[in-house]
Amino acid sequence: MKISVIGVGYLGAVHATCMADIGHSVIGVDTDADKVARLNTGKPTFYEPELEPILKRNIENGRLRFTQDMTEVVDCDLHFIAVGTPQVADGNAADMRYVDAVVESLLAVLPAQSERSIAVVGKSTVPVGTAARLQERFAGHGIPVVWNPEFLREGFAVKDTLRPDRIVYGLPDDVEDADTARTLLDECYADLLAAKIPKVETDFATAELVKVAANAFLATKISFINAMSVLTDATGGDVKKLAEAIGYDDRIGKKFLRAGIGFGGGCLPKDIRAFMSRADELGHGDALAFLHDVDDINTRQRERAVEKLREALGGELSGKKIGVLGAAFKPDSDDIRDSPAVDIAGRVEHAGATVVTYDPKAGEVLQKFKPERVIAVSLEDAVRDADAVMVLTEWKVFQDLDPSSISDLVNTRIVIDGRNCLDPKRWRDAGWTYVGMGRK
Ligand SMILES: NC(=O)c1ccc[n+]([C@@H]2O[C@H](COP(=O)([O-])OP(=O)(O)OC[C@H]3O[C@@H](n4cnc5c(N)ncnc54)[C@H](O)[C@@H]3O)[C@@H](O)[C@H]2O)c1
Ligand SMILES: O=c1ccn([C@@H]2O[C@H](COP(=O)(O)OP(=O)(O)O[C@H]3O[C@H](CO)[C@@H](O)[C@H](O)[C@H]3O)[C@@H](O)[C@H]2O)c(=O)[nH]1
Repeated sequence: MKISVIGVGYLGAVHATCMADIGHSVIGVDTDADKVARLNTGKPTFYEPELEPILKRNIENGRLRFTQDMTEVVDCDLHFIAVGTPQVADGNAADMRYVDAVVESLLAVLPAQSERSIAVVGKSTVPVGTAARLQERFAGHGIPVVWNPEFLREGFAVKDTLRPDRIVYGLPDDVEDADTARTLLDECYADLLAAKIPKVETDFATAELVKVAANAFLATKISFINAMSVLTDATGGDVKKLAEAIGYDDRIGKKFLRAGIGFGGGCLPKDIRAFMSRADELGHGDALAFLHDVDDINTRQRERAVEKLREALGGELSGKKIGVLGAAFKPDSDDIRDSPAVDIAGRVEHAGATVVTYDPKAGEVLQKFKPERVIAVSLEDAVRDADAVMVLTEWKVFQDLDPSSISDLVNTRIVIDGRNCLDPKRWRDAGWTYVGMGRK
């Protein structure tokens, strides 16, 4: 079938590419001319494992194309909305201006009364109530809206798109509209449904809430284990062992219990804040009061990492040189949106130290958005003459690093393991002072 994906950033570019790869004819639309031009050459605009060969293959076979021109979507059966919903500059709410702009551009190009069965599919993460609001706008054109939230993780985006844990359809109340939307989406995802991916059909509000509830739960799990790390630090315990032990309980599970400098990225932080803001608007802010703590615990972990560094250096950061390993908010990504690593490096600099950062993939992005930062081209260059090294993104290359290979490069053998990803014994045996987050 023919589909359009409007907004081809981290989510949309992967979705468009994967939909083309399972046989659909896909047109990706974006207002960013550079992005469109680059994607049309088969090159992703960000680092995501597995994406480039699939993108290239589908550009070459003609199933995938990118444009700035909305009129090119008119003959599509499904229109996926995948634009950003960032945090507003002056509060916690989601900025809906991009979604609203897409709605207006679609209304301007789609026929006043569609003769074929088509549907508008919401993929962006939105405040509950958005789908119903959009349905009102499209009702005049006889076009059903369906909400189909996306759960992909960066670093695993292709796999998560083609083999997600579940697919959620938030369907309209009108039975005929719901049938049209379901039939079209089932055809679009036939490949995934044939692979027995569970499908949950529900109403608009539940579908929108599923998305933010999932992210709120994940954020809560991370802040829970980070709160435990404060207690293990205070008592000489080890949060990694604690997480392992509680994780054997199936009801708790081992995943998302990695303590450290906390969550960042373009999703969890802004999504929990937008969720709190929407609950406030609905007069139920109290129900989500705990998310304020989740957010605060998360931010405090960043400051705790700086405090640990200060303490390891005898109480003074001013005049020190710190080698920072990592800038991306997580490994296998070059995304630095709300990255704890970038934030901590900034706090350390603010305290008077000189910071040199190395990241295997995010150096270029960091240079673009933080031109004032000093970025090394190699790990060795970042740690040369350092008074301490901070590991702030758990790239495999950092985890595998033999500490002896850099022992003679640094000024002082101090390592702050912000992601609890190193082997303390290995570093101590090599003569380093090892400091983890809630870890012995
Ligand atoms: N990044 C993820 O891993 C992920 C996963 C699940 C859900 N989401 C959600 O998906 C949405 C998109 O996130 P993202 O990370 O891809 O954002 P992004 O900022 O990387 O991409 C958004 C894209 O939309 C484009 N755009 C803005 N206005 C437009 C318009 N009027 N017409 C066409 N294009 C327009 C921008 O140029 C940009 O390329 C958000 O709601 C986010 O919460 C993201
Ligand atoms: O035990 C853990 C797990 C993760 N993190 C951090 O949490 C952040 C988010 O990680 P992750 O959730 O893996 O990455 P995202 O790509 O942001 O994915 C989240 O946000 C997406 C956008 O909404 C959702 O689609 C995904 O399901 C959801 O996992 C990163 O900074 C991680 O370092 C931890 O600190 N400890």
